[in-house]
Amino acid sequence: MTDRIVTSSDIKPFEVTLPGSKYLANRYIVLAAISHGTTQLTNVPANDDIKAALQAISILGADIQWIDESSVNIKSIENFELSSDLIIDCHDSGTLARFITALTGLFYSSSGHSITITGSAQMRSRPMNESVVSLQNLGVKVSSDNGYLPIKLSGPIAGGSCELDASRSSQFLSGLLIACLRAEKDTLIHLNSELVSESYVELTLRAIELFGGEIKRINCREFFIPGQQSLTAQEIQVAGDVVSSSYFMAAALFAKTSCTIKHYHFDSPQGESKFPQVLEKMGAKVYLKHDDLTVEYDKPLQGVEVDMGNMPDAVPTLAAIACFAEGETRITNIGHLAFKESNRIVDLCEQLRKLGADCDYDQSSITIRGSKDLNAGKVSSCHDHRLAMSLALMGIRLPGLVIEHSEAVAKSFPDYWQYVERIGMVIEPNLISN
Ligand SMILES: O=C(O)C1=C[C@@H](OP(=O)(O)O)[C@@H](O)[C@H](O)C1
Ligand SMILES: C=C(OP(=O)(O)O)C(=O)O
Repeated sequence: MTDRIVTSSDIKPFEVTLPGSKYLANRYIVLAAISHGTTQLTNVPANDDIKAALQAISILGADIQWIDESSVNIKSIENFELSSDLIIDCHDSGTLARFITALTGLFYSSSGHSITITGSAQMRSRPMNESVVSLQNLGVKVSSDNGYLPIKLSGPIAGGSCELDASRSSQFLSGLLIACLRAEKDTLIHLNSELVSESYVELTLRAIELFGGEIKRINCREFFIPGQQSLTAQEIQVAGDVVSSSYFMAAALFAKTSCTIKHYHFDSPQGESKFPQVLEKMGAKVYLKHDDLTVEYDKPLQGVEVDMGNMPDAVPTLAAIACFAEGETRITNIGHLAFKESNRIVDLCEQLRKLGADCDYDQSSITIRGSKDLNAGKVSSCHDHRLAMSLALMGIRLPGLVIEHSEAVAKSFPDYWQYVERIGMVIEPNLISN
């Protein structure tokens, strides 16, 4: 366990260029694995989730060559017939677990071999049953630990039609959309629930299109995927990570200064790309010049009511900001945050309360009343990178704040502490409690 203490900060207007998007990289990696030829990716974020994704497709037969610390060549998988049993470890990555489970459905064996998908203890407690049921519908032999990892399966994906429950995560749908491009026959996916985090499905559809794949969205509940599609390897520079940007916007507002995010992916379909507009509604000034985005403190921020259903990963950032805003902030439509690395409704509120925050929650929303009576205290990341990164920023206003399990940031942003030190936060290992 590594604790860190935010001892002080002196943040002046700053510029920052963020590492490449974990979300885009996750999609490009699995698509590269099933596209003919060698895909060249640059600006790849070398975080734990992405390393796990590359390791997973390499076990399945893709050839991975790192060219430098952020460029990787991926030669696609040539043979989908299993000649031995394989084990894939998804570590803490929900996206990988859902994407790779669907993708491994394409592998078959005439001699009884299978693939086992597993993950960390944390990942083994996140839902997987939706993948299991839908793959079974499509002809894959699948068994699981009561709807959780480990999952054992052998394909192929025959195609046909399947029902899918997308009320706990959109990742089940994104994974299936990608895998079914290579199914034996055409596939019709029918959603039998609401679709949460819908903007992420749009991100998947755009990535599929980039590799030459074709999917028809028939209506809001049905997707038609022609089978046996031939996808083509691509050369792609991964755009910057919009969720990682949110921490720097928050840092600037806490420090009553401004930040410029270089090459901000404002047009991304990912919901969080519109997070600056939420900050604007709260009173921040937001400018876009060419592709650089500036967020500037102007006057005390005001609470806001906002549907964050399509911006799930920026909720911890907004909650941290809301603690210092005037009045009430209500974050709605976030029931699916219970199934992330931590329960991002309950755990987040419990940590904020340790700092004196006035907040409460129900099954699908968080309400925070901004306060002047917050105090530095000790909070835990709950082994959730987004809690670690968001809570730490509160140390700009609350020097002395301690973050337990700060190592959680490695999942998406291993250099986070160096980045925030560069903008003027002073962060040290907390030797008192270690
Ligand atoms: O498809 C993706 O890349 C993701 C979708 C979202 O998950 P849910 O669909 O489970 O909300 C998001 O929270 C997660 O970090 C990444
Ligand atoms: C929820 C996240 O990731 P995943 O679901 O891939 O573990 C995240 O990065 O915030």
